[in-house]
Amino acid sequence: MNEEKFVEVKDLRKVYDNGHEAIKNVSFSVKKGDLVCLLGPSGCGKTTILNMLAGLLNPTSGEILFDGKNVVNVEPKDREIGYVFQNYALYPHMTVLQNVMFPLTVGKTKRPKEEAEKIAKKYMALTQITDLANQKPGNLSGGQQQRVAIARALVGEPKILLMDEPLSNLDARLRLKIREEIRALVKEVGITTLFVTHDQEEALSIGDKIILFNNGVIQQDDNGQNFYLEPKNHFVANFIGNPVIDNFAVTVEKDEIKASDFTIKVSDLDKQRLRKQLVDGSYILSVRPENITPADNGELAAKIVDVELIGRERILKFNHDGQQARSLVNLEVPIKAGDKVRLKLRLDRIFIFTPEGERIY
Ligand SMILES: Nc1ncnc2c1ncn2[C@@H]1O[C@H](COP(=O)(O)OP(=O)(O)OP(=O)(O)O)[C@@H](O)[C@H]1O
Repeated sequence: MNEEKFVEVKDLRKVYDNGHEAIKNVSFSVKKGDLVCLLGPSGCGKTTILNMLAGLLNPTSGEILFDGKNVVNVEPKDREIGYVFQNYALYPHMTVLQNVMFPLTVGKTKRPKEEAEKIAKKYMALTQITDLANQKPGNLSGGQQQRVAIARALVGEPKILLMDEPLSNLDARLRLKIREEIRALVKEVGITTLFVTHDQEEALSIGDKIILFNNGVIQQDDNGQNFYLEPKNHFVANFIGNPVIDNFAVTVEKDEIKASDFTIKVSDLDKQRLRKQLVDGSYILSVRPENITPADNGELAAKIVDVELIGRERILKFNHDGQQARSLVNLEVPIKAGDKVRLKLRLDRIFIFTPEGERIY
């Protein structure tokens, strides 16, 4: 068994019938037992990938290997996967127990009735829906329906669990609760899971690793911390983080990095973080709002136009080059709208990108 590459996708491509290339030569792998999030904005190709893994869609070219075996020509029902759809796709006329048992009453995973019921009950207990056994899906809340869908996906004891935006129909608080439950559950069962989401916070909170897509191309394949601290390019830096990263147009000339109203020195940068030589020219300087904070010796003079409270922290908003930028401070900092402040950038935490988005620093 290949534990490191339990799921492996090689040079996968999908061109739809209308000529649209939704997935462009994508390669990645997933370790056995990991929960991996496929993340990206709407239309980036997440569902297309998941459907190719499930066998619901044929790739134009490339390979999909499950445990070392190419499954491209294997029927969906024989791929040993469980699939949880965004809309749950429960059978409305069946009870919860019948829904969960269903995969054990047909096809390859068919079991004698008593055994099927026993296995179904085990997964219903794990997903905490034992008490709902005789209810019909129509009488259940979104969160309860989601649990039924998950139990049904697991009951055939598949090797791989695929989940397509499983939390998108739930309200904010329930999303937080159920995402934690899903992580705990898949870890307990030990199943390798691919979880599609467009929500970066969700991905950061539950993924052992994240694969971020844009326009059918992988932007970064990494653990959450690296996404946040070491984004590979400008798209990643902008996509990850809440509040969003601040961006400043700058020009580098000799030792100076000049924005419209502040200047920093190239010689003050941490040399170790320079990925390439910073030649003279135009760049984007990006900094996360927690790394641009009030300080008497700050290089940037700003007038705070608005203050937003987000729980333990406050976002100080100011204008720069006609765009809004943000400084994240803790609740006790007594700055209010209208105040003039100096802000300091943490130079070992800024990023510098070329206009095309390539990371230089
Ligand atoms: N059957 C199809 N024919 C042509 N183009 C399609 C088809 N299905 C999807 N697409 C296009 O392929 C791209 C990727 O779609 P996909 O559904 O995989 O994106 P996604 O990342 O899952 O988006 P969302 O989060 O909105 O579901 C999109 O531009 C979409 O419009």
